[in-house]
Amino acid sequence: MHTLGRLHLITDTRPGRDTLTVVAAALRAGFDTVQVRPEDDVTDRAAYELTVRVLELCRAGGATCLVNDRLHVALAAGADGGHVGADDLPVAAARRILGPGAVLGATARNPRAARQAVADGASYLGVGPAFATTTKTGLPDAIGPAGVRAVVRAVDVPVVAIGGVTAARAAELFAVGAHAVAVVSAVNSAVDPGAAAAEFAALVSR
Ligand SMILES: Cc1ncc(COP(=O)(O)OP(=O)(O)O)c(N)n1
Ligand SMILES: Cc1nc(C(=O)O)sc1CCOP(=O)(O)O
Ligand SMILES: [Mg+2]
Repeated sequence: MHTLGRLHLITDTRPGRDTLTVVAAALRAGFDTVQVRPEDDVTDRAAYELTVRVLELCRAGGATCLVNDRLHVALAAGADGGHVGADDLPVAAARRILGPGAVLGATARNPRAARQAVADGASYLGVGPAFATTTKTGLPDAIGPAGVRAVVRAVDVPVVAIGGVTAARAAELFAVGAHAVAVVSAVNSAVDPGAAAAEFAALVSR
């Protein structure tokens, strides 16, 4: 039985980003999960090579390594699991590919979708956007802490709140029952990613 971490760093692989340096700093500060999320135009080869390097950092730091969308990359690299959403493989198919012991996250934006994803084999749910974000386009309106709480109440798997999460706002999400938060810009775009990550770590170490 895998115990899911409470602080998920999602990689930022846009040009000009020093992805691995940020991952290392976040892990040192106390992040316990890294989701490798290559941009869509990144080749499988590059996604695999990035995952292998992130996985090395995660193993050294005792953290969980997940791969977004590309489950074959997760399997090939030996990562702990993957995350799928509405445009990816269906949750049940993802579970068949990853096997029964893997961590499998699924995006769910409301209680009905959440219950279905769990029935299909998700071991955690990514729920959002909690707040407005510019990191991903095409998202629906923010669901806020109340929307996160509605999903928390509907399922018995960990809920990972995502979207516009900052250290200042994370406490609101934990307060409504989110098990974890997942962040891109709050750490990757910070002037000092290690210091930004430490602000999150302080919230969960109390
Ligand atoms: C923890 C977490 N929650 C939600 C998502 C979003 O997944 P998806 O809807 O498939 O969108 P992309 O990230 O693939 O663009 C996530 N990655 N992680
Ligand atoms: C990748 C992603 N998925 C979301 C969802 O709601 O499904 S929000 C999001 C981007 C999160 O980035 P940031 O922490 O910079 O807001
Ligand atoms: Mg996806």
